[in-house]
Amino acid sequence: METFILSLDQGTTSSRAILFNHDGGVVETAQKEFQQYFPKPGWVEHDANEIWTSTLACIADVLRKAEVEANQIAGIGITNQRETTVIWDKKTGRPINKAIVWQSRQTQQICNELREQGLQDTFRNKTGLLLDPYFSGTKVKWILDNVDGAREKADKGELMFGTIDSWLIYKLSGGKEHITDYSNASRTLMYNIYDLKWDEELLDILKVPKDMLPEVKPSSEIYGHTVDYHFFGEQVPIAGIAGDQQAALFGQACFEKGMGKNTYGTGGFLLMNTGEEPVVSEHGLLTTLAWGVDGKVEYALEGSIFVSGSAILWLREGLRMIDSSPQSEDLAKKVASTEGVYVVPAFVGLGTPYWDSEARGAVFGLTRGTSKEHFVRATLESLAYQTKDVADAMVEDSGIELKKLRVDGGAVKNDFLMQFQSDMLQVPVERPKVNETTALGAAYLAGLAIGFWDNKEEIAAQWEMDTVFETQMEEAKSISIYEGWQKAVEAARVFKP
Ligand SMILES: Nc1ncnc2c1ncn2[C@@H]1O[C@H](COP(=O)(O)OP(=O)(O)O)[C@@H](O)[C@H]1O
Ligand SMILES: O=P(O)(O)OC[C@H](O)CO
Repeated sequence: METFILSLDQGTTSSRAILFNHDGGVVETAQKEFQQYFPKPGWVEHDANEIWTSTLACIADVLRKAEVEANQIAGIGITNQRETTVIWDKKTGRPINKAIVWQSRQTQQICNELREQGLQDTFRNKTGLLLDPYFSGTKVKWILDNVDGAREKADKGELMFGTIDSWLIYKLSGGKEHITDYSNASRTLMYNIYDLKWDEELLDILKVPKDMLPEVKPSSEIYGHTVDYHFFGEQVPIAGIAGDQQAALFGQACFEKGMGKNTYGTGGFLLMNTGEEPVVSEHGLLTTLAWGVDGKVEYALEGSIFVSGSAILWLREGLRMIDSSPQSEDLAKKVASTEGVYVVPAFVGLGTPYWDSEARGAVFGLTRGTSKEHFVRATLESLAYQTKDVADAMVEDSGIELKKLRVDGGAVKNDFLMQFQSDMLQVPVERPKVNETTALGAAYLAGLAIGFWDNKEEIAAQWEMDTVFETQMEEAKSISIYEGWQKAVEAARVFKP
């Protein structure tokens, strides 16, 4: 009987279930989009129950489409949108509020207050992160402070906090497991990435009771099993967990110090493996835990871009300029340039290297001759400029020269974007055969724990190239186009609504 690894990839806009075979190939996928809630400007929320039910539906769908029985699943890997915060009632297992999504700015005020108290360095020195609404800690505080009765319940030990991995495992295990892994814990602003512990001082500042936090585990081990009524009668080992960006780093087989990848999903995330040594950034990069595997933890440097593929979604859903995301490529290719138009998609502020949570989106360089094609092209180009901002910071901080960039995520199907990216960075951009690298990373983590794959060397040998985009633009031209972007960002940041 052939067996498979099931990877559950719970992203910002959709839940996915993907079956992988022993060659690391995708056997079948299932995907369900779910509702995004924008209750106030800058706020983004999800319904945690819908995240769970859409995940369950994907499991059923992928098994049915692949004609695979539940007992052919050797293990499950979980990977997830990180930082997004769920708090649920211990007794009922019901969330007490909407999940606050990583993109949400609703804890801006809390961050400002903590900064005014001079606590930026306290958080940064222990967590490798910044006092920005992006991370979970202030989201937990917000829910405890703002949801009726939440604080009292938390103090009585009646609530549980989790990022999406914890929430899904809690549900899949029938409420038995309350766990997370190093990579997810390192995004909460409450976890000390040097001591590998929930940090008492930070918990105290945020007034978060420690007993509502999940137990932090390595990223690859058998944590528990699915409860049979949620998995067609089978108790399948849940054996891998990683936040989606770290999972993609693993799925791209970036196992050696200095290897990195960039993902173009809802947001954009460039991560570089820095090995067992954490590197502290001077250019707004985050120091984060990559994973805990083989009895040791490894660190990564990360540049986070809040709006990447979601700018294309905005063209489709918000502006209705395009009918589908791939159409953006056709339109962009119809014009030779944007003729000086720049779109700065700072819809929820700017992440690395600016960390300006009050900045908002802007468009520059419009003329009477500006067409939809120019506008769409400028939006696509913004994904590449933001990546260059981050890549330059990474080179400065790590001292490692960028020789090429491995890419993945929804928007890498766009050949125009990939070519423009290579032109901006002036290095080759490598797109792998398996674009589902996030899911693959979680599958590898689970597979290693149960002996489906023997070691990282076996995994690294499975990485295969689809296309290399070699630089075509002259360096001088690339520099001058990029300088226009830098001016546009500067100008956008001046305007504070
Ligand atoms: N051909 C394309 N060109 C540009 N962007 C695309 C294309 N296809 C998908 N996208 C964008 O990729 C994003 C989805 O990527 P995905 O990796 O699935 O995201 P997530 O995991 O964050 O939900 C969407 O925002 C979508 O607009
Ligand atoms: O849903 P994605 O793929 O855009 O990833 C979201 C990140 O994990 C946020 O930190």
